[in-house]
Amino acid sequence: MATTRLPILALPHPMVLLPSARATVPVSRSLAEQLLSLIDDSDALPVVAAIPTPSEGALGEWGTASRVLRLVRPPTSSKSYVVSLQGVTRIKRKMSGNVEALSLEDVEYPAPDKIPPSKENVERFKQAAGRLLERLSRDSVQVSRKEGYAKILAMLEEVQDARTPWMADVLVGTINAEYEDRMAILSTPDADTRLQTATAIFLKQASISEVSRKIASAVDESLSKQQKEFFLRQQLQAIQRELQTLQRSNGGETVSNDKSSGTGSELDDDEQAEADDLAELRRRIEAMAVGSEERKMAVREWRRLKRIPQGSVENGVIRTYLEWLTSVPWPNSTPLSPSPSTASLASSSSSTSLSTAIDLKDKSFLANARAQLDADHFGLEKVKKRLIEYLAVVRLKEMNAERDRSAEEKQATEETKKEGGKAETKDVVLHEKQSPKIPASPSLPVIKRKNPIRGPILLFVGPPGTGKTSLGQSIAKSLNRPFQRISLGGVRDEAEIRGHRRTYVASGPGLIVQALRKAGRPDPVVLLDEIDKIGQSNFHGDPGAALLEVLDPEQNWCFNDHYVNVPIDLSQVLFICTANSLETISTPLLDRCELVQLSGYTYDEKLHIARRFLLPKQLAANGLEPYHVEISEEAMLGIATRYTREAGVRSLERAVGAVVRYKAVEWAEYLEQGGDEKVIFQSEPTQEETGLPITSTSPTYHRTVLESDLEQILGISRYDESEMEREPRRGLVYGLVVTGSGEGGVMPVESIAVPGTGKLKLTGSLGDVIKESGELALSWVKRHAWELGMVDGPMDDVLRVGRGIGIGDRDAGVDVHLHLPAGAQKKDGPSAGVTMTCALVSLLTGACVSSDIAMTGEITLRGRVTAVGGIKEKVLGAHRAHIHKVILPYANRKDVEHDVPMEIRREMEFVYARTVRDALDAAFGKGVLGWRSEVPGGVPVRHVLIESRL
Ligand SMILES: Nc1ncnc2c1ncn2[C@@H]1O[C@H](COP(=O)(O)OP(=O)(O)OP(=O)(O)O)[C@@H](O)[C@H]1O
Repeated sequence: MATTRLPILALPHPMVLLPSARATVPVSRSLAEQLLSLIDDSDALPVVAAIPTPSEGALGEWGTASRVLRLVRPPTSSKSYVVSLQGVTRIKRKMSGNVEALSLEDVEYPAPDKIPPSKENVERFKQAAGRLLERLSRDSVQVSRKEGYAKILAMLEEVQDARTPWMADVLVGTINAEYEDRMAILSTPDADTRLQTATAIFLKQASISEVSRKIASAVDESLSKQQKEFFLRQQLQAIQRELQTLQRSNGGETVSNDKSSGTGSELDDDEQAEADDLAELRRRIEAMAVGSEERKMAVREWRRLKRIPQGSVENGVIRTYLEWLTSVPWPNSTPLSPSPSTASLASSSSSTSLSTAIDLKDKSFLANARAQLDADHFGLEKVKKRLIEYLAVVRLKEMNAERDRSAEEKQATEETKKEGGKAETKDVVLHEKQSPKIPASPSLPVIKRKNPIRGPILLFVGPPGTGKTSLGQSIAKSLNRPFQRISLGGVRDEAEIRGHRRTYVASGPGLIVQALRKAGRPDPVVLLDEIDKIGQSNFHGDPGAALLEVLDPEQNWCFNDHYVNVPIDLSQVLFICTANSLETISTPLLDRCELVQLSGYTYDEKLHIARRFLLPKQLAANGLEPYHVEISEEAMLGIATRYTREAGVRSLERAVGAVVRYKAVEWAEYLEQGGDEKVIFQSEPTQEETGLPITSTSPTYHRTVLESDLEQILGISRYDESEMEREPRRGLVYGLVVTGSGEGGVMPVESIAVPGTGKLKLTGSLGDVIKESGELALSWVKRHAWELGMVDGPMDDVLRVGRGIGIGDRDAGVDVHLHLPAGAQKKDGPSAGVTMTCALVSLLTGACVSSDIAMTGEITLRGRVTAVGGIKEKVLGAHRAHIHKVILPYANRKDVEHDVPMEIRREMEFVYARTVRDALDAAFGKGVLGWRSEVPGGVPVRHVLIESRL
């Protein structure tokens, strides 16, 4: 075995350079410099021992003596170099272990293969190699590779037997064998053994290649199956579409007729429905305005839909999106013409098409609107007057918009005529083969911001059941627009208004888009119900802020729903808001609205509403005719006064409904027992009327509900008891309040004196402001105790030396406890000042205030009574509670005269107080309290003694 010294060059793992093969090895800059000096020092191409590394940094035993052909510095990186090596012959290191790069080391050349390999081994080798090369050539995708393998195959057939060990080296280097296999070949100098090893490697590679081919073809097959199915479905749909068109042109014969004739199968229904849906979707996209944002988006999504296989999740997501996108009534879209498959959808859109919205020639619009409002609502004269103004404004704007539109259309037609019809409007293409670009034609409709055709945003404020929602419906009817109601009560998440982004699982559009879709027109009347109950800003966003965008005419012509993600023009929508109270509505939101106050009804109005609207409605709802039930005047008043206590008429409607249902049962029983339906037309005298027992055994039915029947039908009345409880007592005075729901009522203020040291205790869930009113009242009373004759000296403290308080002796001292019942309800506001003062005066003087007197008013320390809010509600509430006299601040006089109905004003006494003394005199009666008068000389004289009315 010959020995020589060669510089050692470690090959990076897993590189192996076999004799007769070439390799390009990356080297570091310092190694490259050493190689360069090596090249400089030698006359011919220098030879190095290229040694593979079984693991990082560890040199192996076997290697290849290789010529250094080239050393190159690649242009992209100045740091790394590459060296090209040509393998010459295998070598074996004499030493083991690691050495420094390019250090010289003794290596051995194994003896050359003298004996030609055995015939049998050569034959086997050639066969295995041939088969492998054939397979590789067949499976290769790249043509150059295919050709390369074919050339080696040709060489293999011609190679002499003695050269086959060399051929084994070449082939193992070519077929990208594994590291271990290449090392096995490198470390086998013996020709026969090398051929056998190579044969084994080729067989292994052939089977690996076979398996991977099978896997690849299996994957291929499943993919092509899906594609095949997709294309077949597309073809099927196209055929079905063609068939439908053909059948329609042949006289309205439809596909469903085909099925009935027996050629179709039930199992085809799904596919048919699927095809119909897609055709419908496509039709709707085509109806969208050319060049519009929504159409561009729809076309983009449609193309994506066609690429994605049916049945996949993504397909469903895109379909749902497209269905939403195309069902939004876009202002510029052409209304869909009816199609046999979607009759219902088409009919709804055609019946509500913009062109039929309002007949502009209709001169009696306002008269009709007035008639509509009167037909739906009783009373509410001021509200109706305001609504007529509102409707007139909306109507004028509509007329202007229509005029502008026809002028524009006329101009456009003239321009088109001038151009001689050169420019043609082209549709956006949905076919895959056509170009996706929309041609920029001058005659394409340009999408402009329309003039908003609406008046100010109305905000109906009032207690529940006063007709806010039904007024909104009447407005929609008057304008002949669809009506949609969005309930905002409890909406906490901004996304409920604006929708969820499409990335969100189960995302969908917000309430505004849903309402538009249901309305089917871009200009519905949308009632935003209960905006005072909308959630405040939280970590889900600020729903109120989203509403601001909806209601702001400057922003809402390009409202952005997160799901739809195309600007929607809401400027044609008429928004009307309702609320029970204004306290929780944010100022910016209030700023955008015009308030219309609804304050509740008087008993008289309620009786009219019940008779004219509620009773007929309930009769119809319960399957009875008007002649089946009659409710007497007294009975109706009894229902309104004793069974309900509310500002609106909702409970009244429920109670009337209960009476009607009761009568419905009686009527049904009467008919079952063989009663004659016609008998109730004849006014037969009843047993009570004749005073005689009824002799006939035939069943009877009384259609009139009397007051005496109410207890049997509705149970014991709910409000009698509390009336009984109201009695004049020392320290008890009735105040007027407005509840959170906007309803007015009466609230007692109770006070008692308990042993103590002159402190004031306030209870009943009171807020800071009402507590301060209590303190103000006590301070005022203490300051004026001497004038009221409660103490003997001007500087005496009434809670320490007051006379007649009724507990302890005169020097003991007391605490005063003021309580406002219904302790669970929060109360606040300054309007209880007068009531609390009266209660304290009553407590400390012993004089009582009559229980049919109620009062409201804020007081100042100087003893002035200042104006408060909610006068109409409070007065109506007092009237419902059978209060006969109300004491109000003088400054609220105008509210009574403007807002309180005449019949209430006639039934009640109103006293307007400028000062606390006025209020006290009105509450206790003139001369009841013992006011001291100033006398010349400064000596006060007490000339009226305390007296109680009891
Ligand atoms: N003036 C009226 N004339 C005839 N019916 C009325 C009148 N006011 C209210 N109603 C009837 O009372 C019922 C309740 O009215 P509606 O639902 O409009 O109340 P609302 O003010 O919207 O209450 P909420 O604040 O609770 O939403 C409806 O059936 C309505 O027709």
